Amino acid sequence: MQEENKIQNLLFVINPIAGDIEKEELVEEIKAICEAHQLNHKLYKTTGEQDQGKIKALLEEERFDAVFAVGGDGTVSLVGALLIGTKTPLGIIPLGSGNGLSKDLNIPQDTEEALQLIHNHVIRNIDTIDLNGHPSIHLSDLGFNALVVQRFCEGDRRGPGSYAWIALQEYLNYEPKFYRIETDTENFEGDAFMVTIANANAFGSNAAINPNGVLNDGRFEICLIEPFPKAAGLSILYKMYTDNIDSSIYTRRISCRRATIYNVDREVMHVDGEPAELGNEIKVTMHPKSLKVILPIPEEES
Ligand SMILES: Nc1ncnc2c1ncn2[C@@H]1O[C@H](COP(=O)(O)OP(=O)(O)OP(=O)(O)O)[C@@H](O)[C@H]1O
Repeated sequence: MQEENKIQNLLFVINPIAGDIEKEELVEEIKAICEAHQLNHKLYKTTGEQDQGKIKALLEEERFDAVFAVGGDGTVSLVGALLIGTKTPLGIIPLGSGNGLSKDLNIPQDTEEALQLIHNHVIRNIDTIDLNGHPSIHLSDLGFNALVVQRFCEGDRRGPGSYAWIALQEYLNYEPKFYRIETDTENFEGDAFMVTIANANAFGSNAAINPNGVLNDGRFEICLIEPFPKAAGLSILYKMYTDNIDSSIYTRRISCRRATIYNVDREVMHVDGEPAELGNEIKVTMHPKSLKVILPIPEEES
């Protein structure tokens, strides 16, 4: 590990249900790695009930040099929200259904490789976004995908198969909703199938809604999918999966530093994969380089 990034006292926040993956063995591996590298560590297992308050209390009780989120995007966002604006970096061991932010950060998806980040890493600053006081690190949206996320969270099955099945069922009857969007660069008014507020690039499914987004450029993108004939759905999806969404005539992107989204039809939304109710006027602001993250050492530096 590079000396300036030395971390000694770690907290691991482990979501036991994320991705429907058994984590007992992993807990043993974390303990073994920490022992081998003489790192102090604490484990906190989430319960799904008041986790944020309990983790906040742990962070106030003791100084941790880094906090690792072990789970999916929901767990990452839970931990990340508490670390924004602090000196404590966020580490990610991706073990959810989608793991979107970890993919955008080039964090290894292989658990053994990701575990090496505990003792071998660099620390970098990334931007975060604020939506009416709710922090967002990755992608938030209103419209079709938010509806699918809501149904997924209401259901008792996790994993990508379950998400895809719900999406297929909802797609057939989904009607675009009306939005008014004002930003510091351009405005939009009209119907949209979905409106994504993107700090990063791709959903956990690898569908790249914002392929050129940069996580530390001080800007975010509002990505719109405008109404399209049902038959065009597959082609839009294909373009998303091939990093080619801009070639679709049904998409539009606004790059900006602040925005207000008027959610006229009060459509559902999610913030970083967790359903959220933010009212019908959503103020979006950018917090440049406000979160420290633990990343693999780039090849040229290793
Ligand atoms: N012990 C628990 N029992 C039940 N639910 C839990 C528990 N701990 C956390 N949760 C719930 O898990 C959800 C977050 O899961 P997470 O996003 O980490 O994994 P995932 O949904 O499988 O993956 P991804 O978000 O990457 O698709 C939150 O809704 C949280 O309330």
